[in-house]
Amino acid sequence: MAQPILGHGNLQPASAAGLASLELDSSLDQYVQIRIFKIIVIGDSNVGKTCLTFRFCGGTFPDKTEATIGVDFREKTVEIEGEKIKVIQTNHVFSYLFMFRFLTPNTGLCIFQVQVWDTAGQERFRKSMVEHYYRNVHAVVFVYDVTKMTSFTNLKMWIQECNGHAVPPLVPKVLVGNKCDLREQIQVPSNLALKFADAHNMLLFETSAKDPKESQNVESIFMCLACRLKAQKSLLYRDAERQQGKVQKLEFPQEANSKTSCPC
Ligand SMILES: Nc1nc2c(ncn2[C@@H]2O[C@H](COP(=O)(O)OP(=O)(O)OP(=O)(O)O)[C@@H](O)[C@H]2O)c(=O)[nH]1
Repeated sequence: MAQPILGHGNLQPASAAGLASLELDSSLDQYVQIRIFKIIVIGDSNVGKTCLTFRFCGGTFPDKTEATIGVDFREKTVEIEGEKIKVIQTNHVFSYLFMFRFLTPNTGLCIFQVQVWDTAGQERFRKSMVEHYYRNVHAVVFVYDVTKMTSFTNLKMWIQECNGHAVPPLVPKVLVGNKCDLREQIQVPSNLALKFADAHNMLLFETSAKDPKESQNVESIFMCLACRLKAQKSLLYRDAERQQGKVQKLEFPQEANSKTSCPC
């Protein structure tokens, strides 16, 4: 029932300067390189940001959620075009410390991490954290509740805030209308949301974190972003090769039968 992709997204890569990378200064260096991509999930309180990220990383709908505060950390590995991508969901300020758990020496694998930052929508939690959330962001997921028009009209404010924190315009952004399972209560028509998404150069996903039948669509949101970020990474590696005049050890050949292909 819910439509996974309705709009035409921003397909341009973000600037190289916007990408954070960590290169290990040790014997692991020849085997492992970690590139961290930070995705933030923003929108009004109660629209379902936590549930969406929980559905994606945990594969289920949480029985009980409380207003987001404190540490929230989940992980999942996905495979795109033959490359393993470690997806980490956390809202914790020290999340960078956790990534050292994922080093896999002697594998020759590049671990490509996408962090999903689930911001606390409630004003009193946000104020102190807001600068931190927007810093070094590589992709943004804007969420509204399809049963609550104010959460949709407030998107303008969220976009303004995002722009106000100097998130580069070329950073990929997607729009997610959540709670599509509440069919009788829908207040935000798809065509209105699509118009808005197009006007802001975003893809639109309408989905439900609650309905298990929609889990594929929830997955598509994050896989789509992971794909785009991965494409940026490939571009960067190719640029680096040209500059250095040598083949990068971390360039991966495309596998003929990838387990997961790009959903975009
Ligand atoms: N029916 C329905 N309810 C949902 C869905 N997603 C979330 N909810 C409910 O909406 C409420 C808020 O969900 P959260 O995920 O905590 O919302 P949030 O946006 O993270 O809220 P804050 O942490 O306050 O910013 C909870 O009661 C969820 O059970 C959905 O897809 N369908």
